[in-house]
Amino acid sequence: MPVVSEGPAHGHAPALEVRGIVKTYRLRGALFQPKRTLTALGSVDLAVQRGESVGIVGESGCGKSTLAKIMLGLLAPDSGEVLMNGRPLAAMGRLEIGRHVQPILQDPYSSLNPRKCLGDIIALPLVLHSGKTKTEIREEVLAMLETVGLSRGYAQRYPNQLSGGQRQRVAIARALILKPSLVICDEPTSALDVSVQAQIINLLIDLQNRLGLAYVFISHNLAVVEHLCTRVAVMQTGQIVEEADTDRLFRRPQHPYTRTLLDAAMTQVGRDGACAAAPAQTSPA
Ligand SMILES: Nc1ncnc2c1ncn2[C@@H]1O[C@H](COP(=O)(O)OP(=O)(O)OP(=O)(O)O)[C@@H](O)[C@H]1O
Repeated sequence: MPVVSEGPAHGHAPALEVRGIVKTYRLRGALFQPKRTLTALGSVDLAVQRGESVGIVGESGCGKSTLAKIMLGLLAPDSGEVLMNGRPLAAMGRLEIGRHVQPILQDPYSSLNPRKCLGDIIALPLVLHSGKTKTEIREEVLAMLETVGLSRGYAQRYPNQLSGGQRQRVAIARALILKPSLVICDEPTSALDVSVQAQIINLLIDLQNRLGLAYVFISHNLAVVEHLCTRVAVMQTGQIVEEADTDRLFRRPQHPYTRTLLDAAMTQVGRDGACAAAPAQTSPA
């Protein structure tokens, strides 16, 4: 079945565009077997407009994280190109990429240095790259803590003194300190309790409204994607098989695989009760 696609109207250059991305992995064969290649992405096209949030959904192994790594410049595609605000990512250095795009990942704990206090963790990109004075950096970090819903006193705490939700707030602060226009969220709430998930999702929405961020939001939780994203791309075995505005995709899915995914999610919600569904109003974790 051909790709079912309803992209948005284009104005100026998108925050992110991937064109014809192909990525294969070489798999080691057993001793007497030849090496094999696995096609993780087979010609993926996707555009994310400024300030937009695009969900990427699909079953485990369909290529979502591979695509995220390519969008972040952490993995080179075999072919195709990634453009950030119209400029090829391949022509940018690490710092320039970091000013455009930052990740927020599933497990904030493993990415927070346990020996450093939170202020230093959040400040690191500024210390390395900004050329700002210590006083300016300190003030920016303290303001960023407040932006993500933590008081200034948290600057002196350490990662092991925080709850999971607080750690994810620190990871968000660190991602935003260089003021990127795009954030790639790869399962940012799936390691958190349901009530804390809701708080982090609401924080992401609030930050998007305040800072005009664009999000690529990868999640297995379709209810969260429906709540947060304006557009959704559905991936199956390394291909985007359907892409549409969230409302249309959830109400009138066109591709059989999208229908299967939505049916499976409905069955899951039926089994678990409504708790896996969209975030409610809550106070900070
Ligand atoms: N470094 C690697 N070497 C070999 N194969 C890999 C590597 N990374 C991923 N793969 C394979 O590529 C395919 C896509 O993996 P990827 O992690 O991108 O999928 P995913 O949709 O993010 O899955 P999940 O939702 O479980 O994280 C899978 O078949 C996976 O086993």
